Amino acid sequence: MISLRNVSTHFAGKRGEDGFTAVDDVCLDVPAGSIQGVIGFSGAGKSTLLRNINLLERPTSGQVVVDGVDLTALDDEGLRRERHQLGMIFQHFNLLNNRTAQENVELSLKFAGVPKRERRERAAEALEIVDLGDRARSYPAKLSGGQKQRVAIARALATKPKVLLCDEPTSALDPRTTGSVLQYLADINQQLGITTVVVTHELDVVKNIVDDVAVMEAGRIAERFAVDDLRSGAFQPTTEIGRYLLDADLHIKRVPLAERRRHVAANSTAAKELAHV
Ligand SMILES: Nc1ncnc2c1ncn2[C@@H]1O[C@H](COP(=O)(O)OP(=O)(O)OP(=O)(O)O)[C@@H](O)[C@H]1O
Repeated sequence: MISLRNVSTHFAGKRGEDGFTAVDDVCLDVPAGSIQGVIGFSGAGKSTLLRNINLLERPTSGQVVVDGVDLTALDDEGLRRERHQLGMIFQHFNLLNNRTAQENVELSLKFAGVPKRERRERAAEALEIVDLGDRARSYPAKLSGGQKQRVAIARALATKPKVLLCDEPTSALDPRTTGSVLQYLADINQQLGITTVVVTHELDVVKNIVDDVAVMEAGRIAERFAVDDLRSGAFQPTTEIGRYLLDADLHIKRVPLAERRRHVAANSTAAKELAHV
């Protein structure tokens, strides 16, 4: 579904200073319907890599192919259209404070070119998915952190994306709220089959919802493994953060990807209605 081919991102230095290579020749394939985690210490290049996927940060070189479309080869108009297939949520929610929850979601539909008459209903549907139908008229200041992130998830889902990109989605939330937001992300992945990439430095996020992990170090992917292989002992991490993950208590049960795909296929009518997949 997502294929990064030799992606590099170099930031030029200011007047005489050396530049910086934040992402260095990364190849990564993310299977359809899976949840890919990207972990690593601060400054490893995780956020830049995530922003490379929707070209919010255009790579200096390499290709980004999503669902068979090479985004790096598109012109501005083509990219604008394809971007609606890629929803994104951020650590600090990025909601407009002078708009209600409903209006925040409707705005993304407007940018996606959805006709005005459809926007209200689709925004309401998206808010229902995250159980915030009753807070549609609330302004962000009246919502908790978890509710704000759920509005942001609704905003990302409203355009019926194939991919959901999550940049530290729970870092600004307390542990209980983190659990609830992760549950929504896991449910949405399971119900709608949306391919998800989560950048995080929280091992709880990895333990709870991720299928595969890519560990980044200095702009490169230092190692990759399936969380199940880590659990079963079939994979022994060599990176510091990978070993740290191993020591953490992995006890949460996950429905295997193949079973989730069968579930999505069996519920394809509902899934099509919600995600147009
Ligand atoms: N626009 C930019 N211009 C110059 N350097 C940048 C830019 N964006 C990121 N960097 C640098 O690239 C490196 C990787 O940044 P990035 O935000 O991708 O790392 P990260 O792994 O997500 O870190 P964190 O966990 O702290 O968010 C950092 O050293 C950062 O300072």
